[in-house]
Amino acid sequence: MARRPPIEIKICGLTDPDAVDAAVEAGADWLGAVFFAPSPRAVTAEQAADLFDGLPDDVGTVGLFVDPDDALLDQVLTRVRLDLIQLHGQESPARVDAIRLEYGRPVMKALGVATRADLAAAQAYADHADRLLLDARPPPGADRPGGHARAFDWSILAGWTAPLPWMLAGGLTPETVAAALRATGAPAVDVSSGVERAKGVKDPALIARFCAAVRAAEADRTEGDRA
Ligand SMILES: O=C(O)c1ccccc1N[C@@H]1O[C@H](COP(=O)(O)O)[C@@H](O)[C@H]1O
Repeated sequence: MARRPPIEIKICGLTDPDAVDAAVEAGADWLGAVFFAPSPRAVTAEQAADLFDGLPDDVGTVGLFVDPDDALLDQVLTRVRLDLIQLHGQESPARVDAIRLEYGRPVMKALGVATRADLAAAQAYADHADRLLLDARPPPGADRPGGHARAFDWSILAGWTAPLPWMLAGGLTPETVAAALRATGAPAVDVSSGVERAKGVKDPALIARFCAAVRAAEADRTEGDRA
């Protein structure tokens, strides 16, 4: 088997410089900021610009939006270095196309999944988005579509062929991420709640543990591929 690329790690919902430093130090590939006011992790464009200022070039930055209008995208994208736009709402394939065209950034479309039937939605974005993110569906009545520390049943991904590069999200923690990677073969993982000491408050030690757990799982995967 050809050697698989390193597993990409995204730490999302960053709000403070210590957590940003911890994520960079621990080898995260992507750092995410949430531009959705109801989130306990929401930041302003100015706060995100400060957080992401001076990051190494090989660390990518992600802006998470939920059904954003152009005014919000304009406001953020003119101020903040963003390498990837994450759309976590009900954005249609046509809206994804429009955002890609208008802002010239790759787009990662998040899909809420609970059953295998939900994976069919991925195909609809195959020619429109650059990446997909699979997340658990939010609990009924939730005020936001993600960031609830909820995992979905990873076994629904058995035999699934992703139409685009994708990330696994939803309730991952330093304790569960290795099992999630074994169960899904995900090429990338995204975490928010699982590296927090309180809702919206990142914990540098948990960020370090999460990244170390991914790298250990990656080493096991490489060993398994060789055997
Ligand atoms: O983090 C939020 O508050 C949030 C708000 C709106 C949409 C998505 C949000 N978070 C994203 O949800 C997934 C899973 O998060 P968790 O690890 O289960 O907390 C991840 O992409 C978050 O960035």
